Amino acid sequence: SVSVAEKAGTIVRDVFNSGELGVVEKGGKNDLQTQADRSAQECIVQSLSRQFPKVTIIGEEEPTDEVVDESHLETGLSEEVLKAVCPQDLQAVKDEDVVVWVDPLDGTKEYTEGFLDHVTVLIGVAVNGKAVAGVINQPYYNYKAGPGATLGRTMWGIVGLGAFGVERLVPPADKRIVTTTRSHSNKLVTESIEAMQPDEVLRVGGAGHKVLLVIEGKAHAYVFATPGCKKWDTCAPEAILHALGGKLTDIHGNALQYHRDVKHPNTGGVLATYSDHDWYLGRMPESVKAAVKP
Ligand SMILES: Nc1ncnc2c1ncn2[C@@H]1O[C@H](COP(=O)(O)O)[C@@H](OP(=O)(O)O)[C@H]1O
Ligand SMILES: [Mg+2]
Ligand SMILES: [Mg+2]
Ligand SMILES: [Mg+2]
Repeated sequence: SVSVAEKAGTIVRDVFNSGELGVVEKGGKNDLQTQADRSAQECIVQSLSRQFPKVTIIGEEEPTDEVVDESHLETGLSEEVLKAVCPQDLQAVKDEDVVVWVDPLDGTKEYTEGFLDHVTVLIGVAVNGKAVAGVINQPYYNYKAGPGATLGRTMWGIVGLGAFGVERLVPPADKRIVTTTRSHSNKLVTESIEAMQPDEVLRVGGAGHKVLLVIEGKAHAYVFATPGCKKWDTCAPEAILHALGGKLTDIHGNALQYHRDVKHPNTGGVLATYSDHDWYLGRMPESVKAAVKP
């Protein structure tokens, strides 16, 4: 999944450079799909399913009936990952017990508007309904740093092993910074954010991007108290956050489930923090909790 996510990230950049985004409205102007979503999904689902035919793979986008572009496939394996030792409790897992949740492009709305660093490719691995491993590729990491900088990065982690390609940084202690959606806000989102009495609110795109802000200390919490986010948005980021000691739950404090037959929406919303998780849960207004049921 690490090498596959990297390949998908190059596809995301290639489509943007081609200038032909091929935007389709799936469910209104805020629920878009581009050629990059379609091609990156093809890359990930085809590459993984050919190598691991017994694994269940669930992607955000509907499969198209187009002929598979073989140049989109990745069969290489990451040396860095192969060197790691799988945690004891995952060594006996069978292919049939694995569910992979794929978000080929998280932050599509922002991608079409040029907020390129909000975009990530997410591949989450679940076993027995739990997010146990994740890969995040951020294709436009460093794109504002000038032509000399290396563009893009890949982060991965396994619960019980740790995370690589990303480092936990501590946020400022003298203020509270909360991050939430930029393009899918509503009254519940606004009310819950206000209840957290933030000094600063970062309204940015992408679930993967927002969890990265929490991991890297740019925000104390990611608060999204409404349905809308799906399992493929949270599986990979949750696994990496958990591998680093953070916490991602719904807004009631329940763990998210990732079984193959689970309903796709995270109907109970999303709360991700590094510390003081219970404090955020406690400040969640009763009216919001009543409206956002798991
Ligand atoms: N009301 C809604 N309808 C459809 N998708 C939503 C949604 N609210 C959130 N999402 C999805 O959740 C992800 C994170 O949302 P946001 O960037 O607003 O925080 C995005 O994933 P995609 O970009 O992969 O579709 C977005 O589409
Ligand atoms: Mg989408
Ligand atoms: Mg998404
Ligand atoms: Mg997506």
